[in-house]
Amino acid sequence: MPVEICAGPGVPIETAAVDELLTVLETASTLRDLARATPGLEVEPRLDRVVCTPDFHKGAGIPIGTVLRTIGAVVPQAVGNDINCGMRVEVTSLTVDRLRPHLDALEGRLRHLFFEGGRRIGLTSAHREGLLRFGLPGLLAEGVPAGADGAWRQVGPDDTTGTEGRVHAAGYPAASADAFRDWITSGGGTSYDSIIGSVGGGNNFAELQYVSQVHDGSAAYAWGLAPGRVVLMVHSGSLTLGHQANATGRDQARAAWPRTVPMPSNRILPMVLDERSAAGRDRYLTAFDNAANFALGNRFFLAMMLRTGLADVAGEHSSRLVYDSPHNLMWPDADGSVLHRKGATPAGDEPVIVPGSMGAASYLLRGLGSARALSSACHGAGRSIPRGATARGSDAELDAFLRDFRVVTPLNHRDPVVAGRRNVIAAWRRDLKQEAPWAYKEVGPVVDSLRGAGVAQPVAELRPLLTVKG
Ligand SMILES: Nc1nc2c(ncn2[C@@H]2O[C@H](COP(=O)(O)O)[C@@H](O)[C@H]2O)c(=O)[nH]1
Ligand SMILES: [Mn+2]
Repeated sequence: MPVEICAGPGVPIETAAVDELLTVLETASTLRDLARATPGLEVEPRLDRVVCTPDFHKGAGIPIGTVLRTIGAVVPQAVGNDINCGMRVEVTSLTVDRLRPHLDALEGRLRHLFFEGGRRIGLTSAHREGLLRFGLPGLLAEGVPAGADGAWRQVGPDDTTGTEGRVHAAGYPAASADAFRDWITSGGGTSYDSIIGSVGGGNNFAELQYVSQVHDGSAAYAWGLAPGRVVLMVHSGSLTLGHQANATGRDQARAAWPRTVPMPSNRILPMVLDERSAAGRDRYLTAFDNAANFALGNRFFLAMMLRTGLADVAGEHSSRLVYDSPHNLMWPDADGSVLHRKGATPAGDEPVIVPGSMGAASYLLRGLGSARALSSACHGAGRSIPRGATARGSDAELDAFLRDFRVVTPLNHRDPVVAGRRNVIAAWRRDLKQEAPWAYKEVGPVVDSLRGAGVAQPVAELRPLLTVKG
């Protein structure tokens, strides 16, 4: 089976990730066993093709940066728990020079909005159901709730109409949202939602950046990007809903597993597209679509929260969606093939978002639809140091980073009372080191790999101004 790793010089590839990939390939033999044990299949299930993107690194069973095309089977683990984790980018009418004097005030404002109950996103059951069943069009069809405050106040006409071509998919229609009935009815009438608008942990973020360099003038112009413009970048997924949907997938795969086939040692449980297991599989795929839709809504509201903070400190401005793109998702095709991307982003004729780290440049590129790369690009620079090993990073380096960059977390490390609590600060610094720039690969060679392989062409380079981390 063809396996391609797209990485040029200067992009480290861990042997642990390659070893993990080799165990993933054992799924080819699992599929052969399942085919033998499942009579009457119309298409023989198999692994068809694997592509690894330049941010390829070890995951928990399947490397991050893996694109896997199967025939006649879906593989829930090849998407992972954080279904439809993705990136949303907007360009504002503000310039970096206008915003800079307000950054101190903005830090406090964003901490309030993101972590101190300031987001105030009122939703009715109809909003929740509309979002889970139809994505952004379903949410917005319910309109802005009467008397809405908080993040809703930033929603304008440009958000509700004409976003076609500026989002990879605005929704993943689902026949029901029954798996999440508790969340849908959680607030009675209109209530401030406690989940939506959560940035999530780890490397999720909401970031303000500015355009530091333009590489492709005509694409940048078409996307509304110009040097000095302030940009919003949001990275988040489906939070607990994705975990719940993926657990349903694992349960359904186990329930359909033929008794004659041993459980695979790589613990990857594919679901063969047969008639007998269709009901269980549909239950999973419906919950999957619900979670994917939730993720779209979450990124939408996180962007509205950044807009709120900007409006509060820098005054009226406009903000326009450049692109929203998923990097943990599957694309079933009518021909029986299923494309799975785990930590890889679509790179057809569309914007490709490649964040670096909270202390390095991020890039916007234009996808070139490379068939060899399964029209896929990396969704970031990728980790170079595993999470657990980052605590060894030097304190001096962390201090230097904190002097040069702004990070907003639930804890205000500048508050003298907080700063005096040594255990709390030590834990906070340990967490932050996991996300420090030196924990990630250098983004320049990663972007060069995409360009060199004809996967995507750089359009603009963005520099971080302030990062919100959960
Ligand atoms: N601009 C920023 N980029 C960041 C930050 N933290 C991580 N990253 C990059 O994003 C991807 C996301 O990876 P995922 O596997 O969690 O989806 C990662 O590879 C980094 O390159 C940040 O705070 N700001
Ligand atoms: Mn992600």
